[in-house]
This record gives sequence, C-alpha cells and structure tokens, in this order.
Amino acid sequence: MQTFSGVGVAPGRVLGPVRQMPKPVQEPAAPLQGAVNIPADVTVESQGQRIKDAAKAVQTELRARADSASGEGKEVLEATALMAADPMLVKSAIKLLSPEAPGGARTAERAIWEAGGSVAETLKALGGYMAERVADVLDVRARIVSELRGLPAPGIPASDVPFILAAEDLAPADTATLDPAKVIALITSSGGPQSHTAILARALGLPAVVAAQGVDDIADGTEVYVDGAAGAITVDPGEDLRLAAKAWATQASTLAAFSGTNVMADGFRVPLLANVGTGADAVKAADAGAEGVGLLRTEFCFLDRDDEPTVEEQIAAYGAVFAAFPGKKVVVRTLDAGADKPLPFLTNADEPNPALGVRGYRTDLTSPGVLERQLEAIAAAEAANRAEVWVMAPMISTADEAAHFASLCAAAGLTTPGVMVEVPSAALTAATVLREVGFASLGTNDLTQYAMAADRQLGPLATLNDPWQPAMLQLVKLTADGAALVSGATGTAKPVGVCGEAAADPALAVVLVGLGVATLSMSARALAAVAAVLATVTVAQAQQLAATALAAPSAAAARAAVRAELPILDELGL
Ligand SMILES: C=C(OP(=O)(O)O)C(=O)O
Ligand SMILES: [Mg+2]
Repeated sequence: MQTFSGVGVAPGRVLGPVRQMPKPVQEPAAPLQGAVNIPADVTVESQGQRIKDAAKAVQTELRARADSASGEGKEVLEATALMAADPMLVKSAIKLLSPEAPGGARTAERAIWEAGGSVAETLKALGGYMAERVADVLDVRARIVSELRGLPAPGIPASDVPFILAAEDLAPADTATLDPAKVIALITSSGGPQSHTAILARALGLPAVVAAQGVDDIADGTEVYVDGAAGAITVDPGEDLRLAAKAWATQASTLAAFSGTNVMADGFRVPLLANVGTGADAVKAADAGAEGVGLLRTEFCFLDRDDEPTVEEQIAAYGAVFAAFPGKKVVVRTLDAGADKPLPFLTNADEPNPALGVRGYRTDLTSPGVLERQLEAIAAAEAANRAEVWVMAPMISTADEAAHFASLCAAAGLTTPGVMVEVPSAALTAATVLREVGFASLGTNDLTQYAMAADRQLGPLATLNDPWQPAMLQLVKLTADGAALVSGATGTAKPVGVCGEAAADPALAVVLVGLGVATLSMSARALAAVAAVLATVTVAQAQQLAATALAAPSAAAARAAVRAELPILDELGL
C-alpha cells in the first residue's frame, strides 16, 4: 500500500478513482521568420481541415458537457461552446497557414494559437461585456490546440463516474466548472492550507489534502483513499479503509444541519457567521442557518473586471447580499485587491513582492477615490435594505490607518467601522488600533503568512503556514486582550471575531473562543460541524484548551493535545 502525506485542509474520508487535471497547454513554437518549417507533404488544405475538425470536436464536447451541467458551470460551458463555433476564429487561423501570411506559414497549432490571441486582443480593446469574453476565447484556443495534439482537454476532466481530482494546484477560474456531484475530493501536490484549493474545498464541503508531493503523478483510474483530516492518501486501500470511507459517508449524512443559533455547553453564545463572495453565496449561507455574514469579500464580485465597477453596479452586488440577511449582521470588507486577488484597475501586476505590496486598504494610496466610491455604494445598499451593516478594511497595519478609514466611513454615513487584523503589527497594537474603530476581525489566513513569513500559496511551506502555530495563537490572544482594554459605547470590550479559515476547523474554533474571540465566520459548509463541537464544551473548558494549545511547542503538538481532549471529533469523523 503506497501512501502520500500532505496537509489535510478539509475533513472527510472517501474512496474513488483518481483523475489528473491536465497540465496547462504549452504555447506552440512560432515559425522562423520567413521560413516554412512545415513538411512538404502537409498542405495548407489538409492543415485547414485539421483546424476545422478540431474546432468542431471541441464545440461538440463542450455542448455535451453543457447539457449535463447546471447553474453557473452550464453558462460558462455554453459560452465557451459558442466561441469554438465562431467561424471568424477558424477563418483567421486558416489564413495564417499560407506561406504568404506575414511572417510565413504556421503549423495548424501555431495558427489557431495566434488567431485566438488576436481575437482576445480585439475583445479586450472593445471593453465592457466583450472584454469579459477574453477568458472564453483563450480557453477555446487551448482546447483546440490540445485536440490537434491529441492531448486531454485542459480544465477539470469530464467523467461519468465520481472521482478524486488530483492536480498541482487549482486556480480560482477552475471553480466555475467543478461539479461537486462528480468531484468527491481534492488532492494537490502544491498549495497551502490557505490556498484557493483549500478555500474551494471547504466552501464545497469536499475532503481535501494539499502539499502532498507526488500525487500529481498517480495514474488516472488508480483507486485511492483520502483522509482529509489526517492529510493522508492511500493507494489501493485495504478492507479497513474501505469500511472507514463507508462509515464516514453514513456519518456525514447524519451530522445534523446547523440550527441557526450556536450555543456552547454552558449556554454561552458564540454567533456563527458565513464568509461569502456574492449574493448567490449569501442565499446559500442563509439557507444553511448562518447567523449573519462575517466576511463579504467584495473583490469576489469583481474579479473578472478590468475597470472599476460603477457605484450602481456595486449597490446591486452588495444589496443582493444584504437582502439575504434582513435584520442580521453583514460585515462588508472593502476591496482586498492585490497579491492572490489581482484587480487590474487597482493593482500593479509587476510588483516584485505582491504580498508585501500595495494591496487591500493600501490601494487607497495609489488609487484615491475608489474606496470612497465603494463606501458610498455600501451606504446606499444599506439604506435600501434591512441588514445591520458593518464595514471593515483589509490589511490595516497602524492606528493611523484605522483612524483614516473610520473617518471615511463616517463621511459616507456608515456607523460601524472596523479593521481586519491580518498584519502582525495590528495584532501587537490591538488596543491602540481598536480605539479608532468599533470592532476587529482576525484574518488568520494572512496573519499566519505574515507571522511566519511563509507565502500562503506555497505547498513546501504548508507546515509553517498553519494557524495552529503557537506564534499565531499568541497573536490572536494579544488581539483579544488588547480589545478587552478598550470599551465601546455600551461599556463592553470591542468585539473581535475570526473570519479566516481557522474558524472552520472545529477543534481550532474551540481554542479561538477560549482565547476570547466573540464570533466565528466560515464557509457555510463548516457551520454544522463547528456548532456540533462547540456544543460539547463550556467556555471554561475552551479557555483550558486554549492554554494547552498556547503552551505547546509546535503546531502539530498544539493540534494533537487539543484534539485528544475533544472525543466528539472522532465520533463525528472530523
Ligand atoms: C479572511 C482573510 O482574508 P482573505 O483570505 O480573503 O485574504 C484572511 O486573510 O484570513
Ligand atoms: Mg486576508
């Protein structure tokens, strides 16, 4: 039995065949200037026919996939199928096959590559809706090149049977076509606990292991067992692991849904909120019982945009989220562009150190006005809905920045400004920072990467990039202790929540509460498991477990010591 070990980022035990994510398509070689590097027996006509046949095959395949897909995935596939059928694309590729074409004759692969590139440039220049189709054209061109080469199509493989998707890492764009009915687990050789693969897995409730070296070499069809909590992948599993997968399936269907009110064993309330990116996410979160939204990632509404969304577009996007939570708290985070979430209208893609660069709140330095217009839109959307809107800025590092953000919120008529604590300086000076605003929310994904100086996207650094690191837990404690020194209007400490992925780990959630965190925000899928575990401990026990974790010499020791005291985790297979 061969095993691979990595970092478990979403719990669950499943068994199934592996399907590898095809490698990205390599650019076909350009012809030498003026030279015809094509064998004499290959005619322009035969190459033209190859292009036509390949385009047709791609279109047929995409149509078939669109027919069996639903929702956003179906729309993406339909739009891409239309592009593949576009006669302009095929015609301009065929022109490039001729020896008379500027620069000489191309191979069929090179011709479709260049033709697709030109169409993409034209669409980009047209802007607006047309520019949004650029990704579809580039996808079609990659698919036609793969077809011509006889290689599997790029993107998530199509399959009639459920499978375990193996990849080096997944990009945000892969999420639209990932069908959770078909993909039953994710395993990657790269990526950290805060990578897009990890965030996606938790949002979809799929067991996942990242940073498991070698899994991208497992042959297609090989049966493996994945344990998303233990971070282990076993090839050709024995009978005991088959039974474990069966037991998990039974358990997963019996874990009661979240009731909508989280109460600890002694009656203490810790509201459980949801992390969302769009109105559609918010509707799902409300259905899952979320007590509000603890993080609206506003940049997720505009990731495919080259230009700044208008105030009206923003009002519509935020209003759709507020409408799903009438009378409930919704914490809106202002645009967190930069690093892993580039927005061309705000960030410079050529920065040498993007994670340490102009990102989050800092873009107000280089693109003044965008933040004010966003706050204006949030205030207008608040006025048109009944949600209780709080607003926070990402990447705040100093009390001065917090004060400036609060003054912008006040000018927009927004009454509850706050900050994300995701830069260690903000945690270390929490009391002075919190004097300027009404609340703080710990972004443990970034706080971990900055505390440990370990890029959250990098697989080899996954063990450093672990929110159980005792240094991280100290920063959480410092923030909660700092907040306790500063009281708000009601005379009580200013509230500190957690909206990083740490909140979705049921054992770590207990520790966070023990450290003084008042609310936890997570992907809606995690609500039921976190609530089930919190219901078994009192605040005093959580504080004891927090002390145990803080005293541990390593992340692994902290996790093991706390898990040993929470038998419910094993009972629920978490
Ligand atoms: C919640 C966070 O923000 P994001 O993951 O969007 O950077 C975080 O950093 O923990
Ligand atoms: Mg962050």
